[in-house]
Amino acid sequence: MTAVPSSVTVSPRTGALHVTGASLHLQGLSVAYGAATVLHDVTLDIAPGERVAVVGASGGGKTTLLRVLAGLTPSSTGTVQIEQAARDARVRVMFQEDRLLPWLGALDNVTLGLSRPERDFGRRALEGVGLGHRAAAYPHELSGGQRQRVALARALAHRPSLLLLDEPFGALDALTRAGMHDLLDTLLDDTGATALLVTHDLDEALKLADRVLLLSGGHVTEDLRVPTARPRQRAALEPLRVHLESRLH
Ligand SMILES: Nc1ncnc2c1ncn2[C@@H]1O[C@H](COP(=O)(O)OP(=O)(O)OP(=O)(O)O)[C@@H](O)[C@H]1O
Repeated sequence: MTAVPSSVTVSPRTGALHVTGASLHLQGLSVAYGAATVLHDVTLDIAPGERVAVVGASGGGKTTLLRVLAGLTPSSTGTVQIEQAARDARVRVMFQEDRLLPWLGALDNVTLGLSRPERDFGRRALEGVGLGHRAAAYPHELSGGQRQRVALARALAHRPSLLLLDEPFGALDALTRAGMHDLLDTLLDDTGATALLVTHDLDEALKLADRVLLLSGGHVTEDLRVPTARPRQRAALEPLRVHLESRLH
């Protein structure tokens, strides 16, 4: 197990999930579906533990980028290097749909695929998302927000060094989504995972990320650092939001 650096303050519940985040190096990455090139010559470095949001108009290539990093879509040209500190480090993906198995309870969904010694990480992750008391509940007995919390716990229970999130809160109402932002903010701090978040929500990107990439027509047209410390107040982010908004339209 990766040791927890002494400088990191972690919650006793989720501290055991701490990992060294992966670093990513993309060089001249292009992806084509048949004759259509949807990512053009993307070159990008992401540091361990960094949180990067990817925003942009529909069809800009955001999900394609995420799928290449997840190993679900092959690149056409260029290289993708994911450097991980531990040999058994993992990449996990969380989608907009919870993708829970309806015939399994919350904890069984979270621990599915974990080895016996790793099961405890599942319990801690479920506690970390505030659902330790609903371990036996089936997905249909949980609200949409609770199901997404179980899906987040399932991703974190694998102690990923890289967490890929594809519009994970897109189907939730605004209030539930705001709660999920606070939760994810805390859990990413606790776990140290490098995170890439695809989102349509600029406020979400600016609240959670260290960097915001704007992907337009398959090109990275902005790579903005978010200078304010987290947790962030919406007002402080307004100039960045206005800037990104103007680049989106
Ligand atoms: N499997 C596929 N086969 C062919 N074309 C695809 C495939 N997946 C995506 N595309 C096309 O690639 C382009 C980029 O799609 P992608 O899903 O990466 O964009 P996106 O920025 O995530 O869009 P959205 O915000 O709408 O989810 C789109 O034109 C889409 O139609």
